[in-house]
Amino acid sequence: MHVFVNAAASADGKLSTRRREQVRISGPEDFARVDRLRAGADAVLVGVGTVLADDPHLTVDDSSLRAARTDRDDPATPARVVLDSTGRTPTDARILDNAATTYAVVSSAATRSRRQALADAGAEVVVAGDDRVALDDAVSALATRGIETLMIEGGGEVIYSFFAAGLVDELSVYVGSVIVGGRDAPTLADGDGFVGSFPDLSLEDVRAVDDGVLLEYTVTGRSGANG
Ligand SMILES: NC(=O)C1=CN([C@@H]2O[C@H](COP(=O)(O)OP(=O)(O)OC[C@H]3O[C@@H](n4cnc5c(N)ncnc54)[C@H](O)[C@@H]3O)[C@@H](O)[C@H]2O)C=CC1
Ligand SMILES: Nc1nc(O)c(N)c(N[C@@H]2O[C@H](COP(=O)(O)O)[C@@H](O)[C@H]2O)n1
Repeated sequence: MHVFVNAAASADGKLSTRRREQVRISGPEDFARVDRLRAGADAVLVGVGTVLADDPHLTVDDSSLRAARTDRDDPATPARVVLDSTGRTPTDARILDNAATTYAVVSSAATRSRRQALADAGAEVVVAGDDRVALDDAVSALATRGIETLMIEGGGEVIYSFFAAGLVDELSVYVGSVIVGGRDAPTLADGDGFVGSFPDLSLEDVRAVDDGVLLEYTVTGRSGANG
């Protein structure tokens, strides 16, 4: 499976505020680019932290992009995936509407009643892992459902986990011209953080977009802190 991460960060590396309230970092050109990225994916994935904070829809908005997908016999908008170990996704979340298939990937820690509630709300529930969603198992389960290209939109905990599992092939970061600050505000990669060995990136492109900068990387492997 090809896995790529896209996110928008402030100039100080934050994805949102310390209150975890969504910040509009991207401008119109970048949001159009994100729409094109979504249109090129079989599924768009977020963590339940993003669902609880932003209630995203995660669909392709541009009608010509949707038409191009249906012309090649793909659904108009990619599948949506939420990593949700205990099944906290609200049953009225926008990702559970009928605009696209939605996979709620839970762990064995999710109660039977939460799994049923998500299924009743329209999700296909997938179980991967014991206490927390196990990413290798989740990715395998998605692959068996025909997902070959997976876009990760966030947030910081989930992006870190995908890097930690060595599952990311490409990263694009839009760096907006704003400072958000806050030691507890989410960053591009939160989690426990890397020590001693870090994912290595190869910078493939840099360009101005809106009033910010788009950085595009491929992931080349892992290396030690001092080379
Ligand atoms: N600027 C941007 O491009 C974006 C910003 N955001 C922001 O990020 C914030 C949400 O990010 P986070 O709080 O970090 O939450 P998150 O969206 O990364 O979700 C984390 C949660 O996912 C669940 N999870 C299940 N399995 C997991 C695994 N294997 N690894 C990691 N998490 C797993 C856990 O419940 C965990 O608490 C919001 O404030 C949102 O606005 C989110 C997406 C994009
Ligand atoms: N690319 C990007 N730029 C920003 O400035 C953002 N705040 C985000 N946030 C992400 O976009 C999701 C919203 O998706 P919908 O428009 O509802 O489909 C939100 O949940 C974050 O994942 N992204």
